[in-house]
Amino acid sequence: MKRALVLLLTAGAVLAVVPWLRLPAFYESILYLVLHWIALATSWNLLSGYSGYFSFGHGAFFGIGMYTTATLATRFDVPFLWTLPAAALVAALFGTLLGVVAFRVQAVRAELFSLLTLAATFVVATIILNTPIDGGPGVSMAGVLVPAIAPTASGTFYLLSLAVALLAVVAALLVHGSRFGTGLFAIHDDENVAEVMGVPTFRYKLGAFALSCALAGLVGGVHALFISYVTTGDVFTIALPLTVILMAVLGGTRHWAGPIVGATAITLLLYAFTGSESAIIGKGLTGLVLIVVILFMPEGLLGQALKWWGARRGASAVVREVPAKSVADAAPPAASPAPRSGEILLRAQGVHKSFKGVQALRGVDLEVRQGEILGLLGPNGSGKSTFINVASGHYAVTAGVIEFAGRRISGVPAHRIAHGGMARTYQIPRPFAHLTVLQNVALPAMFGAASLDRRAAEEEAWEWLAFTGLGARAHALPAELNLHQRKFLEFARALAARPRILMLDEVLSGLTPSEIDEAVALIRRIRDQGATIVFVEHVMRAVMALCDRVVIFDRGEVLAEGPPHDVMQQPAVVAAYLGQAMEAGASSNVAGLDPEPAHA
Ligand SMILES: Nc1ncnc2c1ncn2[C@@H]1O[C@H](COP(=O)(O)OP(=O)(O)OP(=O)(O)O)[C@@H](O)[C@H]1O
Repeated sequence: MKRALVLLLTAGAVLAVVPWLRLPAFYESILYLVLHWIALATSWNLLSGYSGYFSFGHGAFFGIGMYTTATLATRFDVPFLWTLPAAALVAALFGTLLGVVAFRVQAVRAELFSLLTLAATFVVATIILNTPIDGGPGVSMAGVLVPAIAPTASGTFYLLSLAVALLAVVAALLVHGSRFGTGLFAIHDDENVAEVMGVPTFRYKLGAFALSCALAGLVGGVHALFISYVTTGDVFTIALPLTVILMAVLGGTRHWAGPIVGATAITLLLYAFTGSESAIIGKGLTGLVLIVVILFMPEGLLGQALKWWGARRGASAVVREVPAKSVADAAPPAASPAPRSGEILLRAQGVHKSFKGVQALRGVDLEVRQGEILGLLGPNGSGKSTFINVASGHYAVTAGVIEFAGRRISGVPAHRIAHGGMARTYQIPRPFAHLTVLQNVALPAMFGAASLDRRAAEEEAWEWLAFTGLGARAHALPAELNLHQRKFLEFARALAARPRILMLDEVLSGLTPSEIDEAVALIRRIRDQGATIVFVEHVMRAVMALCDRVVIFDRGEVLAEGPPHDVMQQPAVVAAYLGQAMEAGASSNVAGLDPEPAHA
């Protein structure tokens, strides 16, 4: 990242001499436009490309910047340059207000967010048009003095555009390489999992939105004086966000430099065909390029180039060999002083959870003691996964209280529960699809209880990859793993958070007998390192081999609890399982009540 930053600043310094080369104003204007679109596309990408929240409201923030500058410069005689920070600030404030509303509502994601931001554009346009801000005819800036920071006015606009583009690209680069950026990319792939792994999703989305809007407002402020006559009809159009989106998508949204590539290509292509007839050819050609890229290079030009480069390097990508000893010694350190063995670490009292009429949990009382492996058993649909979901904060409880390490966690956002030392796996693995295996494991090390910086988190991730036997797959994407490896990736991610309590949700389902033995051995090793484990499982031989205690769920209630062998003999428990087997008409595996010990 440091190299890219130096490169960018050097390029900026070199480009800053252009106004003194005395080029015809025409060229400065073209360069102005290229930089203008680079800044706009990059600012859009900061939220939408990184986090996946596609905004169609970029015209609104750009327009707010334009009108802020136009109003301050023409009505209040504020010097033009002083209006620019105000343009950024007002746009950021508006974006923050919109974000507070949009991001608080869980349902406002994907296309709903796009529609909301588009609607906001029209609301802003209507307000501006029907108030003295514009009043109808538009605002003329003809009388506003262009600051003399270059020998000519066109040179001044070029320099301003260069400064704003540089600011946007440097911001995009810094965010890309930061903890903040990692969190945004995780939100892009699976927001709920990111939150459960400790990413403060609301704060991150709001921060990215505010930054994106501030930069768009700044671009708008400069552009107001460049076009010198501001009207709502020209500013608040759907064309602006569409152009910006196409530029970012063409270049590649997952890389900070993608919008530079896309904006430069499209602006120059359109400019190459500026004559009346050739303009149509230019637009047609641009459309064609976009269609080809979207169809054959969904990751954009830069994304595709990097993929190709990565594939060439793939064979030589470094796979770290972590010595077995260091792995064996890598006990998950507690986030805070652990309670003594046997003390209650997690307590649920009267927990209810309902989903639109379905009562998944009905007054569950349950305790998990420090250092034990507690099995949660029960027929399908009895509420085991729901219990993990409410304990980890994935869902809010409908009623009741859950305490973790003496603190109430029901009602607390999931990322704060993760910071407190809880980690979980998902029954169906939910890796971050666009992050490598290594990045997937490093993420909880950064955002979980350990809260490590990026470099230390990667070190930690290598250890857990070695621990789970995934070291050789570190640079693969999750889609390249088989089910067994994806399950172990879930393990590695949960362990990298250095949890005090680990919730394993059917980690053995779908594995072959030998893979199950391997997993059982792994869980034993985890427990031997002092972790407390809640283990939801149907594979009874693994339950019998591993669990100190079991709790049986039936229809959302706790039916029985105690040592596995005693509990599994209880008539009510047998009846609950038999009932389900008979309902399902199944003759085989009466819910796996065969307590044959695992081989491991
Ligand atoms: N998000 C949801 N929306 C609606 N209903 C849900 C949701 N999650 C769970 N349920 C319902 O809650 C009940 C309990 O489901 P849960 O997944 O907790 O059971 P389970 O014991 O884990 O089952 P299995 O062993 O099959 O995974 C079921 O009736 C299920 O359909």
